[in-house]
Amino acid sequence: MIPLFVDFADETVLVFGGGSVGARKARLFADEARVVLVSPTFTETPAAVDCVRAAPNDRSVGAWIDRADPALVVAATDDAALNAAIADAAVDRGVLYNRADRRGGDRPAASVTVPATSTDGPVTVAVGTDGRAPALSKSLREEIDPLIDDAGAMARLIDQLREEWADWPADERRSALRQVVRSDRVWTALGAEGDNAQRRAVDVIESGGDPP
Ligand SMILES: C[C@@]1(CC(=O)O)c2cc3[nH]c(cc4nc(cc5[nH]c(cc(n2)[C@H]1CCC(=O)O)[C@@](C)(CC(=O)O)[C@@H]5CCC(=O)O)C(CC(=O)O)=C4CCC(=O)O)c(CCC(=O)O)c3CC(=O)O
Ligand SMILES: NC(=O)C1=CN([C@@H]2O[C@H](COP(=O)(O)OP(=O)(O)OC[C@H]3O[C@@H](n4cnc5c(N)ncnc54)[C@H](O)[C@@H]3O)[C@@H](O)[C@H]2O)C=CC1
Repeated sequence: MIPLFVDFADETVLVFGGGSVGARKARLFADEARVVLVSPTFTETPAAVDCVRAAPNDRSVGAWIDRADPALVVAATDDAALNAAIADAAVDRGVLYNRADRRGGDRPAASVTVPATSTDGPVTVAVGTDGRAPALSKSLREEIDPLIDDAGAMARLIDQLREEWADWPADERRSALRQVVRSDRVWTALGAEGDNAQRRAVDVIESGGDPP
């Protein structure tokens, strides 16, 4: 399994199945994509999700995909035969799909799994187990959540410094950026209100790194 990051901004994700699993996936993708959730019943109707009450069958799912023109189709109904037909229709159209009712093992590249995801600003950590132990993915994700507090602010700081130091010799810039991401003083400044992390980063570099 090779994780890749996909930008779904301005794309559509089409989810079949309005139970708790379909709703969870719909909420996740609605953070950036337009999401259409199709189901005869809904356990919840998440905000920012276009919920359509309908019960497509294996012969009509293709037409739903054609109409929505999605970048990803999620099959999360409680009907395994229908989920299989949704997957086939997605493959026929060259569209990625996610089947919520399948475990790990061999799968075509068009079949993707949804990892447990921890985010802080632009920083994303994804955990997967090749579909073998999703409860483990979830509990590792819960442990990672607090570990990446302030990582989003660090990513934004590094982004600024890369620009500011763009005309430095590449090896000096690389080494300075490495020192900044490893500096306890900079991490502390990021977490402290009123402290200036950028000033702190420059101090760290000018003084040759954190004290040992
Ligand atoms: C293959 C995959 C396909 C996919 O959905 O993409 C899949 C498949 C299945 N999950 C099942 C069960 C559970 N799934 C969870 C939780 C999550 N499942 C997620 C992903 C994935 N689940 C993909 C693999 C990811 C990986 O590689 O690890 C997470 C990470 C992401 C998300 O869904 O958002 C999300 C945590 C989100 C978070 O909190 O961060 C829990 C825990 C709980 O509910 O507390 C349970 C109950 C415990 C158990 O049963 O193990 C079942 C059996 C269903 C049944 O019994 O009918 C199947 C089907 C099967 O295995 O046959
Ligand atoms: N990937 C994961 O994390 C997990 C996956 N699962 C699997 O995912 C499936 C769904 O789980 P839950 O949401 O808990 O089930 P659920 O039974 O609560 O929801 C199923 C939904 O599918 C809808 N549905 C039925 N026929 C449909 C049709 N023709 N078109 C569109 N929607 C239709 C139902 O109205 C219902 O809203 C289960 O079959 C289970 O195998 C279950 C738990 C976790």
